[in-house]
Amino acid sequence: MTEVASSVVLDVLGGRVQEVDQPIIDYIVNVLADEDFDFGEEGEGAFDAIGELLVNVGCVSDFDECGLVCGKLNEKFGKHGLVKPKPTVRSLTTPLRMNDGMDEEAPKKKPEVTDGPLLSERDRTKIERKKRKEERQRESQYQMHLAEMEAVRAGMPVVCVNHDRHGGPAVKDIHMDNFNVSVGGRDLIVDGSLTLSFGRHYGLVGRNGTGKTTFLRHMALHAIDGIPSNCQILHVEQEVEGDDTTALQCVLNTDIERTQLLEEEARLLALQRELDFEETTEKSNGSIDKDAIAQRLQEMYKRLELIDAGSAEARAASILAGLSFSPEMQHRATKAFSGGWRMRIALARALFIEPDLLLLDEPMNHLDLHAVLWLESYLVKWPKTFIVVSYAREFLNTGNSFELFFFSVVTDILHLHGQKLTAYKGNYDTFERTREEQIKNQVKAFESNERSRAHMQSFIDKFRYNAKRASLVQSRIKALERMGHVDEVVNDPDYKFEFPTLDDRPGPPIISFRLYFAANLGEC
Ligand SMILES: Nc1ncnc2c1ncn2[C@@H]1O[C@H](COP(=O)(O)OP(=O)(O)OP(=O)(O)O)[C@@H](O)[C@H]1O
Repeated sequence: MTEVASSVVLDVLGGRVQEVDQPIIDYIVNVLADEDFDFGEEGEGAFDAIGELLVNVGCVSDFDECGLVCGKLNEKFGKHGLVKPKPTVRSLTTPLRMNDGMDEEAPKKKPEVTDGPLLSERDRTKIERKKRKEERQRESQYQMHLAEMEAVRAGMPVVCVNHDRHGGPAVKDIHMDNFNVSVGGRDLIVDGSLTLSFGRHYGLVGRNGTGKTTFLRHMALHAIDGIPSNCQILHVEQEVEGDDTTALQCVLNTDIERTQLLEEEARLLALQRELDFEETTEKSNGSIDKDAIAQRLQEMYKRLELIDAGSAEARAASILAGLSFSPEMQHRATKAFSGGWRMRIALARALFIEPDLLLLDEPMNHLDLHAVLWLESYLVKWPKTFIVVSYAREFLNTGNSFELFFFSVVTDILHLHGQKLTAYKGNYDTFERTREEQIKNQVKAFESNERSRAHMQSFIDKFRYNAKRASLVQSRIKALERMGHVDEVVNDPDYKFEFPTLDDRPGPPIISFRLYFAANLGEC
């Protein structure tokens, strides 16, 4: 029946219907096709019900034309047997009092307590105290959450250089389905689904406090279903501990196999020297097999060659140099560095390890301009998957040097918004354009829905107590229920602007690279 009604409506309204939003057309069809709808003798029922709407949305040029169109709709609906025969009108035996049952006073809404000038000083102090208590509770729940996470982390295997992955990655794509992330009872991601494709570089964006860091932590702890247990995930979050180890050695120590082989080699060589000395002094200890030592050394040299141990030091030094460590600094003990520099060492270790999935949380916060540019060019060529949280749009758009002109640091954007995680292909500019388009469409749909709802509601309000229009009002109420709501667009700016202190950052202060980015964008 609705299909026939729809074709009649489209036929009668003609070409102008193309300009009208679909929900409005659906509404018109539903009203007219409703089994209780009363067209009246010559279509005046239709005129009352949808006349104003037809004029407002431009289906007809004025109310005169509207009358004709409604007459035609009545005629055509009749021809197709869509108009129900009218029931005979019966008079009520007794008069109906419209205010029956309405004598009781409607329950009064409790006035809300607000921060307005009506509050007494005592009330305001009470509210402030309550707020502070809630904040303290939130903070302690958060600290408990962090402690739980730390305990899980302590029980996990250390992420280190894995030479068995040289034949290709053990883990390719990562599929995470129907997962939730919460902190201290607060939901940050609800029913999330995400596939991380191997080799793609993701930029994670979202307003402050939406849960980006917490999401990265959950992934690093394998606390999300779908992450393979053999997937090495490294979240660069904490600075390295300061001790006597040099910065360079601290990076090299992440290659545990190499370190152990070198230590064993040193031990065996010392033993060999000792045996040679005993031989010359005729104090030979026959129980130690010199041949076995030589054979073990041979095996070890083969393995060291295979894992490219010879180039490890140069690779580690080059990463440290990229992050602005001079040769002298590379040989300085980690305990001699400030927190910011030890954070760079943690970053250098992560880059050296090359885990299956690298998670970087605002890495630029700890870097000077030289290091930022170096990191960009390094990440462009990163062979595996990474996710980086960053508020610097330049970083999420392109590499800066000429050779990298055509490549982006990130290939995809993950947007955390309203407890949902959405993936967009392309860099930040592409994401922004797509999102703008989506928002525009959503605003349009919202406004159109609101217009239609308001129109229906005003009709219902106007004729609610009009016995003659009871069936029309009923059909309008049903249509309103069927129509549903389109979510209002919430303005959600993704940027925060930080003015960092110049504490322990070396080289040009960070403020200069912000200006550099601004100059690049022409936003000065
Ligand atoms: N120090 C804290 N005390 C209490 N709650 C916190 C604290 N830090 C974070 N939270 C809670 O965890 C939620 C998620 O924080 P998270 O750091 O993961 O968000 P984010 O998107 O990474 O924020 P930002 O961009 O500011 O780093 C916050 O909205 C807040 O409710």
